[in-house]
Amino acid sequence: MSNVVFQRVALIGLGLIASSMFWAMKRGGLAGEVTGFARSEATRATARRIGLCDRICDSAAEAVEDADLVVLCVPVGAMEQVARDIAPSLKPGAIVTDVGSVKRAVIDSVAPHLPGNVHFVPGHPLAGTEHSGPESGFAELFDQRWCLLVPVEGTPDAPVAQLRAFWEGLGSHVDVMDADHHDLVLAVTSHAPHLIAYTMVGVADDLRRVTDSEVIKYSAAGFRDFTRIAASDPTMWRDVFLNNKDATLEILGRFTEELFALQRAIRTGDGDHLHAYFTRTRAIRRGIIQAGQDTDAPDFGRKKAVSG
Ligand SMILES: NC(=O)C1=CN([C@@H]2O[C@H](COP(=O)(O)OP(=O)(O)OC[C@H]3O[C@@H](n4cnc5c(N)ncnc54)[C@H](O)[C@@H]3O)[C@@H](O)[C@H]2O)C=CC1
Ligand SMILES: O=C(O)C(=O)Cc1ccc(O)cc1
Repeated sequence: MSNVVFQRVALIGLGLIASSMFWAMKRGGLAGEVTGFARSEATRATARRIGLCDRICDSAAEAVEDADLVVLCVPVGAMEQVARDIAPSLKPGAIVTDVGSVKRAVIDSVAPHLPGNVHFVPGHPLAGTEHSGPESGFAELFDQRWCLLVPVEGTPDAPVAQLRAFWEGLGSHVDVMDADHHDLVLAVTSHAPHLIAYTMVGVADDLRRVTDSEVIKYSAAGFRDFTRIAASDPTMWRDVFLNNKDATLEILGRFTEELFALQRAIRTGDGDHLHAYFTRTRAIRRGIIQAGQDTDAPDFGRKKAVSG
């Protein structure tokens, strides 16, 4: 029995996410033919060398011709230009989606350029690494991870269901969410944490002259995680913050208030405040693991297999 969900898929932007999608599509037999385009000649050459995509095209317009599914896999700030470039070449009835980390700004910048006879179903796989580029992808990236679909108003059910089946074929769990809610949730769970990691690594770097290499030499797991996250692609993360400004600022405002309260507790020796706070946060972590929502937890896969 064939697993093909889309006959022709076009990937625009050939980095971590697009390359992982390609290898996962191959693994699952989800697409007939996959075309690809990246802006730089060097990236296209690398893609051809490593066998990424069945055909690498020299323009985005050529890559999307006749495609049933078009996936925009570029930084959030580049989505609008790509939408302009591909709009005249889209096949009527095609589904256009994206994988951007922010949803409202992508919808507002992409949707106006697309013709009325295609379906725009924005998406966001909650899976990634600190690596980027066409050689960083791997087929298992999306396994047991969530992918959020954020259909625009008036989208019929069928294209959303087809895209859901596609992401499930790539290994993900799928949920549908409203764009503004998505952006707030991601500001809490991903965007603000990334900014905090960037800041902490920056602070450690400022201290370097005082401590020489001690920061690196003695870095414990917490700080090592910060350095991993802070090694993420600067263009991608610049675009995330510029395009999820309101939600990120809202969360950072709350974060700063709580940080000041903890700072005050340390200064005044208020151990009760610190203990109560850390007890509350420990319960949150334990709740995540008990609910089986920590996809790094070893028992998550088993639970899924049991529940089908
Ligand atoms: N890296 C991660 O962990 C995750 C990233 N995302 C989102 O996925 C998207 C892609 O991210 P990655 O694959 O990590 O990035 P990446 O940096 O690995 O790849 C991006 C690709 O887009 C190309 N590109 C940039 N501007 C372009 C343009 N104007 N036209 C055509 N190609 C262009 C780059 O040359 C590169 O090939 C971003 O929107 C990001 O927010 C979503 C989930 C996780
Ligand atoms: O590498 C990590 O820790 C990540 O958090 C990956 C990631 C980055 C951006 C996203 O929009 C989704 C996932």
